[in-house]
Amino acid sequence: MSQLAPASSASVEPGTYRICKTYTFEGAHQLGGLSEGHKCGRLHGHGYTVEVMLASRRLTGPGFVVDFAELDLLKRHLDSGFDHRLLNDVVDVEPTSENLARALFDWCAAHLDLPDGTFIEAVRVRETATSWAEYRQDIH
Ligand SMILES: Nc1nc2c(c(=O)[nH]1)N=C([C@H](O)[C@H](O)COP(=O)(O)OP(=O)(O)OP(=O)(O)O)CN2
Ligand SMILES: [Zn+2]
Repeated sequence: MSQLAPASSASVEPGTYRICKTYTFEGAHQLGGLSEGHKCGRLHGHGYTVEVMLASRRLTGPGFVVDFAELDLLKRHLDSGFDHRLLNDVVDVEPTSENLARALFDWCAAHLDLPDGTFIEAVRVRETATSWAEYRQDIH
């Protein structure tokens, strides 16, 4: 028998809206703490993709979690602080995807002006077409 919720709207629990905006930048890094000869210990670059994911149980304005344009602050931050830079000089931790995701999540939490009830669900950083890391706030 199907375990799906019944289609009747009267019995459906309220859901969550989620949005995602993607930005890109080019950056270089050199990772420490790796075994001798590890390729990522050498100075190299990536075309990074940053995805910021937001969620809310209600909508504002015409039906937005938040206007995507409100997230342009993050684009400006990436363009001015990360693009075409040596990321070892940009963050005070090893510039792994995980650490970049955490640093950008914290920056978003401190700087983005979000409507009440809207929260940053996660920031995901892609270094390559086949790998990503994200920092996701645990909601209890
Ligand atoms: N957990 C993590 N592992 C690795 C990270 C990271 O940030 N988090 N970073 C690197 C290097 O930056 C490396 O440049 C990227 O790794 P990798 O996916 O191995 O790169 P490739 O494109 O060469 O991988 P393919 O094997 O060709 O898919 C390493 N690890
Ligand atoms: Zn790398």
